[in-house]
Amino acid sequence: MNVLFIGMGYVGTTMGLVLANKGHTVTGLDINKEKIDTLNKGEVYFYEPGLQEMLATELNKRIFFTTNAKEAVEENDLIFITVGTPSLDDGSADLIYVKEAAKLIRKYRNSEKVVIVKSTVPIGTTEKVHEWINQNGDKKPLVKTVMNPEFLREGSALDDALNPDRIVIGSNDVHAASQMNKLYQNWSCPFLHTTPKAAEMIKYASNSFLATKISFINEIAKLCDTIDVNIQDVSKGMGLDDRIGPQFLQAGLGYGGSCFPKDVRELLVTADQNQMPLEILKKVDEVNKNQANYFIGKIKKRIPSLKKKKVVVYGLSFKPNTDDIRESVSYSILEQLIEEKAEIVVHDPIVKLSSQWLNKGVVQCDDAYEAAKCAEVILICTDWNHYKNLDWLKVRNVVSNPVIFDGRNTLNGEDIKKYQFHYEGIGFC
Ligand SMILES: NC(=O)c1ccc[n+]([C@@H]2O[C@H](COP(=O)([O-])OP(=O)(O)OC[C@H]3O[C@@H](n4cnc5c(N)ncnc54)[C@H](O)[C@@H]3O)[C@@H](O)[C@H]2O)c1
Ligand SMILES: O=c1ccn([C@@H]2O[C@H](COP(=O)(O)OP(=O)(O)O[C@H]3O[C@H](CO)[C@@H](O)[C@H](O)[C@H]3O)[C@@H](O)[C@H]2O)c(=O)[nH]1
Repeated sequence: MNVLFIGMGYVGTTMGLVLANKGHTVTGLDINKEKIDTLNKGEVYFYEPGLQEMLATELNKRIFFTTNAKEAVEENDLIFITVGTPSLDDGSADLIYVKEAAKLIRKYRNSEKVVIVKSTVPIGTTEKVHEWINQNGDKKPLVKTVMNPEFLREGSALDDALNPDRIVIGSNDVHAASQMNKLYQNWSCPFLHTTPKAAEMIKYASNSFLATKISFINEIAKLCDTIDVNIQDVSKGMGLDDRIGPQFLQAGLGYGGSCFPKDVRELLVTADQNQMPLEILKKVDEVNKNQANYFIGKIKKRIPSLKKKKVVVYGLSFKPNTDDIRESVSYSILEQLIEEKAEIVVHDPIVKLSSQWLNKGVVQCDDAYEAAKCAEVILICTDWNHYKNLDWLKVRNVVSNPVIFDGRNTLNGEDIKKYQFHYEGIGFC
């Protein structure tokens, strides 16, 4: 089938490549010419394992990138909208990019098309997209709309897209739904057919539930800290219950990224607008926001003043195996360390600090051992395997003060203590 993706970000690029890999002919459209030029050179402009290799096999065979909206819309019958839906100041999702994408389709549509909203959008938006495109009385063919939420995670996007737990198709139109079945015929996971509104809600409720698991375990971890119980044993013991499951019970600095924080906020706004406030979810958000403060508080219990102390921060991305720093907790920690007047050195296997942070006196080192030289405290903020695999004896030999605060419970505390480090995670010492 001929498929267009409007928005070549993390989702558009990944899903575009995956559909091309499954034999469809895919066009990737973006307003950002630099991104399109880079993709056309065969380079994925963000870091996501496996995508670069897949692009090398599909480029100019089954996937094409362009900034020409007219041609792209005219030549494709299935059109995915994969633009961003970031938070506005009041927490609601900004639909400006979705509206712009709808405008392009309205302007250039020349045949009956199926428009698939894959961006995470507030409940009721897909119906609005239908109206925005079809409303103008220009006698052009009507489009059908479908809501098809995306559940991939950054860092494992390709694997998630190829092997999803489920495919949700929200449509009130039989023809559109059957086109979606055809598009995804090579996938063997469960398919759920439902209404567009339910599909939108499934996405928000899923992310909010996972965020709830994280804030819940973080609260239990804080209690464990005070009563000397190891949270990792607790998570393991809980996760062995099939009804609970082991995933998303890793205590730490809380959730960041481009999805959980903004999607929790949007659902809270929708709930308030409908006079049905979600009390648990409010607390989930609040607990998450406080997690960085809790971590700094733990450090300050041991080192009351960080002024002029060399603090090494390991990890900038919001999670491992991605270069995405949107709402990364590492940056909240950096802000607090700057306020404390610490001398900050950071390391990340992939992410480069922007000049904004360098101008504030934060130093970046490309080598984790070099960064650790003369450190008075090391903070692990992202659980990259790189840090698990460091030679910690070598690190021990270069630091001034052997103290590690592990904000992601990345290391094995018992092993680390053998090297005479003072080591604290979140929810165990
Ligand atoms: N990132 C994820 O892991 C993930 C997973 C599931 C769902 N989602 C959801 O998918 C959506 C996209 O997320 P993302 O992280 O890929 O976003 P992103 O910010 O990485 O990419 C969005 C792209 O859309 C482009 N764009 C904006 N307006 C455009 C227009 N009018 N025409 C063409 N291109 C346009 C931008 O230039 C950008 O390249 C969001 O709603 C997000 O919540 C994201
Ligand atoms: O046990 C855990 C699991 C995750 N996290 C943190 O939670 C955040 C989000 O992690 P993850 O969910 O793995 O990454 P995302 O790429 O943000 O993926 C989420 O958001 C996407 C966008 O909506 C959805 O598609 C995915 O299903 C959903 O998992 C990160 O900061 C993690 O460090 C924890 O603190 N503890």
